[in-house]
Amino acid sequence: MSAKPIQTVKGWPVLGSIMHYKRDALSLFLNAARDLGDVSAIMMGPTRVVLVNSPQHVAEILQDRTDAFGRSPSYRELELLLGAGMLTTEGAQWKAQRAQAQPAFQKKQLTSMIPTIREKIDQVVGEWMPAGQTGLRRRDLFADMLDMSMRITLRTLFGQVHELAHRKMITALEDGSRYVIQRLEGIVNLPPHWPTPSAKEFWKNRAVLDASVLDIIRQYQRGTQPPNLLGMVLEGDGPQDEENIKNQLLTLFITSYETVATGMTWVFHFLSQHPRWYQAVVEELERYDELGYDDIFSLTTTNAVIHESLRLMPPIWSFSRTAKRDVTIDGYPIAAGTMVVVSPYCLQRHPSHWDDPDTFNPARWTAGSSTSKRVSAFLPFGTGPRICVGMNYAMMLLPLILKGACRRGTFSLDSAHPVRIKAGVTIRPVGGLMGHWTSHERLLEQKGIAT
Ligand code: HEM
Repeated sequence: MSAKPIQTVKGWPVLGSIMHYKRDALSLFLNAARDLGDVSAIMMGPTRVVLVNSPQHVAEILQDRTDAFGRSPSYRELELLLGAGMLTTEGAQWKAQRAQAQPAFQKKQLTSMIPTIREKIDQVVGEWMPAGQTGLRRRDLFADMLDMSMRITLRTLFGQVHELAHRKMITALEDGSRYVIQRLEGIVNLPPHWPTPSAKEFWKNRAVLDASVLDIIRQYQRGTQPPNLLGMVLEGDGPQDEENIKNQLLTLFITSYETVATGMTWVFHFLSQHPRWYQAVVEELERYDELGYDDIFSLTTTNAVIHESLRLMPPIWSFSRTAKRDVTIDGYPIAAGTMVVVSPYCLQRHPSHWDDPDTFNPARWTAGSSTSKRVSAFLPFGTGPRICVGMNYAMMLLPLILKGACRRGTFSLDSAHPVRIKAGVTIRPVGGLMGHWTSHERLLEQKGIAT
C-alpha cells in the first residue's frame, strides 16, 4: 500500500506556525484537525509535529504500540520542574514508581480521605463567603480554585502544612512553571543550566520546592504528620530512597494542583452560563447531607456536567509522544524522532464523533447516545498504561468541591470582564475568571423569603 500523504498547516518560512501557536494554540490545532483530516502536520519553527485525531489512531499510539512511542522532549522540559517522577520517567523506573503510587488511589484509600477533603473545602469556601455575610462577593474564581486545589493537595498529600510554607510553595511553583512554559514554547532553548537570569531564578524556585517537599517527608518520618498520601506511598512497595520519594511527591503535587483547579474553573464557568443545569446540579446535591464515595460516582446530573466540561475544556488539552523508530499508522508514515501530538481538546470536539460538538450539552452523557462511541473519543485523562493515576481522585474531588460551594451560594460571571483563554500546559483563563458569589441567604432575601 502506498503511504498516505500528511498535509501540513500553512505557516511562515522558518517560523512555521509558532507565532499562531503562541497567540492561540487551541485554534491552530483545532483548525488543523478540522481542515486537514485526522492526521495533519504543524511546523513549530524547524520541528514538524504530527497531530493525530481519531480514536483508532490515538489508541494505537497510547495503548497498542507503546513500544514504538516514547516520552517526547516536552516531558524533559517538564522534568526540570517535576523531577524524575512518574509523569516523565520510562521503562523500569516508571513501572516501579507507578506500582508504588497506584495503591494510594484505590477506593479504600480515597474513601478515607473524604472527611479531610470536605473539611478543607468547607474552610476555604467559608473564607470566600463568610457565614452571615449576605452581600455579593466579587472574586476571581480561578485564583480561588488554585488556592483551594493547592490547600486540598497539600493536606491530602502531605498532611498539615504550615500556611507560610504553603504560600512559599505556590510562589515557587507559579514562577517555576512560567519558565518551563517559555521553554516549551521556545524554538531553540539554551541548556537549562546555562546561567541566564531566568534560569538562575528558576533553579532558586526549584530549590524552594525541593526543600519544602524534603522538609515534609522528614516531618512525616519523625511521626508528626497525620496519615496522608505520602504515608501511603512510603508504605507501598518500591524504591524508598529520599530522592525517589521527593520526585514522586513533587510530581503528584504539581500534576494534581493545576489540573483540578482549571477543571473546576471551567465547570463553574459553564454552570454560570447555563442556569438550568446549575439549578439541576444544586437540586441533585441538596439530596445529600454529605457525599460518600459511592454517592459521588452515582450523581447523574453532576457527573454529566463535569464530563461535558472536561470534554469542551480538558485541562490537559494536548500531550505528546516521540516515534522511537519509523512506523506507519493506518498508512500514514511517521519517521523516527517525529513528535506526535494527541489533543483531547480536538478529539473531544470532533464532528464525526460528537453531535453539535462545540455546544455545551450535558444531556449527551445521560441520554441514550452510544457509550462506546463517546468513550473512545473522550480522553481528558489520557488512556493506556500511562492513563492519569489520579483520575478517580480528581473525579471524586470535583463533585466534593461543587457540593461545598453550592451549599453556600451561587457563582455568576462578571459580564464586564471578558473571559480570555490561554492554552499552556493547561487551559487557563487569562487575567482570571471574575464573578460574584451570591449567598443562599441573599438569594432567599431577593425572593422575599425570610431565613
Ligand atoms: C481534572 C484533573 C486531571 C486531568 C484532566 C489530568 C489529566 C492527565 C492526563 C491527560 C495524563 C496523561 C498524560 C500522558 O499520557 O502523557 C495524566 C497523567 C498523570 N496524572 Fe493526571 N490529570 C488530572 C488530575 C490528576 C491528579 C489529581 C493527580 C495526582 C494526585 C494526577 C497525576 C498524574 C500523574 C502522576 C500522571 C502520569 C501517569 C503516568 O505517566 O503513569 N493527575 N493526567
